[in-house]
Amino acid sequence: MTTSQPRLRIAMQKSGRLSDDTQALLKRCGLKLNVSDRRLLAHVSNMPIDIMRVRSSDIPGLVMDGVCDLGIVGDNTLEEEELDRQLKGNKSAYIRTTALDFGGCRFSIAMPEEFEYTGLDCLNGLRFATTYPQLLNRFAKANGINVEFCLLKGSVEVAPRVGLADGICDLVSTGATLEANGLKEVAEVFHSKASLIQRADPLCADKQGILDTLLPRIHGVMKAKESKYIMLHAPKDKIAQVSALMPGKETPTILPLAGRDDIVAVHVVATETFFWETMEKLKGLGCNSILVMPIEKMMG
Ligand SMILES: Nc1ncnc2c1ncn2[C@@H]1O[C@H](COP(=O)(O)OP(=O)(O)OP(=O)(O)O)[C@@H](O)[C@H]1O
Ligand SMILES: O=P(O)(O)OC[C@H]1O[C@H](OP(=O)(O)OP(=O)(O)O)[C@H](O)[C@@H]1O
Ligand SMILES: [Mg+2]
Repeated sequence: MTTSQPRLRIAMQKSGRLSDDTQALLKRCGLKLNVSDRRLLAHVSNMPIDIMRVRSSDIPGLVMDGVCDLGIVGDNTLEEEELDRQLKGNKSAYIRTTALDFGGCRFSIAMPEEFEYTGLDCLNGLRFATTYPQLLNRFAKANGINVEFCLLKGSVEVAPRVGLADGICDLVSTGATLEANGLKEVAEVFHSKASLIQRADPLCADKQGILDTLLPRIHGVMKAKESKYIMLHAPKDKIAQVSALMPGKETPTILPLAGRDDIVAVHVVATETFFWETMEKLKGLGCNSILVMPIEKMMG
């Protein structure tokens, strides 16, 4: 009898704000995924990994309970579940393995536009509609104010207008939803991003091996996203000035150009933003054919 190799189980949001970015990240890590709307446990065909597609609010619990080995979830959802479990005396341990570069938003208190906000004290005793009462409660306690809650899982911004609450505490990114509902942001409670989390108890050797392959790929994808490959032709006698203008700490590669003694090719991987102003300065030094290219993958 043969025993099959254990498969690493990763929980991701089925549909919503994090699902496209999560799926794109996994695909860029080389995972061949067959995701269709109805398939809730998707098999990765080229690695021993299964992707469990669930509501994002279920992900922290699935990882904390050890049902899934890894999960990709917003820090707001994660900390809300952790605080809630701690309050109830339930298991709440996990490892935050990697802070990811998507899902950025803030969890903020917002009041009707006409409300005269003079500081946190003026919110004392008011009632707030929110999806994340524990996060708001922690913030209120830390700031010495008492607030009441009204729990809404979505469309939180409607609450003040229909008399459900005095204000709201919800996720904001562009601020368009607040504006469309006559609300203004008055205080940031929590800054959130997506994180890769891992169950707290050690993985078996096989699963740890899969994770050891996956993690450098995730870091490589993130690093590649923020890096650019820069190529240009520079006058040979200006190499020192050109090199000094290059963003990042990498030493440029200098290559000869066939049949030219006066010009060289300069190549560099830039991990910092390469501004138009820098390109203009390089042009001023006599450089030309300046190319800035995206990088797909990076390692080492
Ligand atoms: N406007 C936004 N901009 C950026 N990130 C956001 C925004 N709204 C939510 N997020 C992040 O995406 C996560 C998922 O939000 P989304 O609205 O898709 O799902 P949900 O309704 O909160 O949860 P569920 O998947 O359980 O139904 C949030 O927990 C937060 O971390
Ligand atoms: O600042 P903005 O860019 O306008 O984004 C903020 C909105 O996005 C989220 O809701 P979502 O659109 O995910 O709907 P939901 O309430 O159904 O989850 C959040 O709960 C806000 O309502
Ligand atoms: Mg939402």
